[in-house]
Amino acid sequence: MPPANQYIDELSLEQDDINTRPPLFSENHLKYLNEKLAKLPPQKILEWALVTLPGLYQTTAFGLTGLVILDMISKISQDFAEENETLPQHLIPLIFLDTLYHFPETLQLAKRASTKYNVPLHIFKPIDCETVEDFEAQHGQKLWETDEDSYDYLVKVEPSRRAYEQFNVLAIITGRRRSQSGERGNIDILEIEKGTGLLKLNPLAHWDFAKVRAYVRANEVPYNPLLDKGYRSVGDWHSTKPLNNNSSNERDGRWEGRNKTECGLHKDYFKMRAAFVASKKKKSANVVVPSLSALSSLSN
Ligand SMILES: Nc1ncnc2c1ncn2[C@@H]1O[C@H](COP(=O)(O)OS(=O)(=O)O)[C@@H](OP(=O)(O)O)[C@H]1O
Repeated sequence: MPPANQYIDELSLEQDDINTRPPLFSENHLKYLNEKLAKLPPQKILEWALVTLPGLYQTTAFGLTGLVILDMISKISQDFAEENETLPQHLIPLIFLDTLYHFPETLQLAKRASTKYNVPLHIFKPIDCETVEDFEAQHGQKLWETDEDSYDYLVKVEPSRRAYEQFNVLAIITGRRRSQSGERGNIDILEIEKGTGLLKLNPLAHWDFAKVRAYVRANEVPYNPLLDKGYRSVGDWHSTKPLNNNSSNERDGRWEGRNKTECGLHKDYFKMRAAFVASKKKKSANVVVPSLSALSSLSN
């Protein structure tokens, strides 16, 4: 693996690093599928996905919705094992993007949940970074404040694409729901990502927070202890707050006071990459290269 900056330069500035594929379903076929899927409970949607979609992974930040999905898949996997009198094996592996800025509670939950459900957990960090110190040495401090687009690209977008390439992921399950509103207000159960052809399955798209929480309680699903402290949607510690009394939406605690509702993972990949590339070019243009005469005066 080349050094991080070289890797990012090569991937992002020079090459088209993403395998783009023609969409697996035509627009009309997708519409038909979504109409059919909308009539099914999430467990049946997941069973359909398991028999239909190749290269299927669950991407999760261990939010409440993702945990419900994890529990449902675990129960499907157990039923399958019982029918075949074999040892249960969780059928869909997890991908978790460790931004390096998660709350410790989230990292502990990732361990706790993947152990409880005995599910393979693939963790991806920003390229060539094991720790926050590595990341800040390469990209500076508080990048989320100084260059939000580059931050989103480096901690979420690039690692996700690296994961999809490594495992030949063709379809992902996400925990997005319509009731989270904003850009999610109208999401379908099955989506095809523009340009890349990646399939995104949102099995709980039609559930609201109360329904998700009721499932968690009824099925004793492990969850983030921050929820009991007033948090609802949990992302990076630097841009997540508990809800206050005026909150009308469960995601109000994310990026408080800023005109931002998404971390970039579910935005147009090519636009995200273009923004990152533009910012990188701008930064390198701003680097003052000492003139030859200045250098020679230094050596005198
Ligand atoms: N870090 C990380 N790793 C893997 N997958 C992730 C990550 N962040 C977001 N997601 C996926 O996006 C779903 C919605 O997450 P959020 O509501 O937290 O929003 S955001 O994506 O951070 O903007 C989220 O749903 P959950 O499974 O409920 O966490 C995931 O499917």
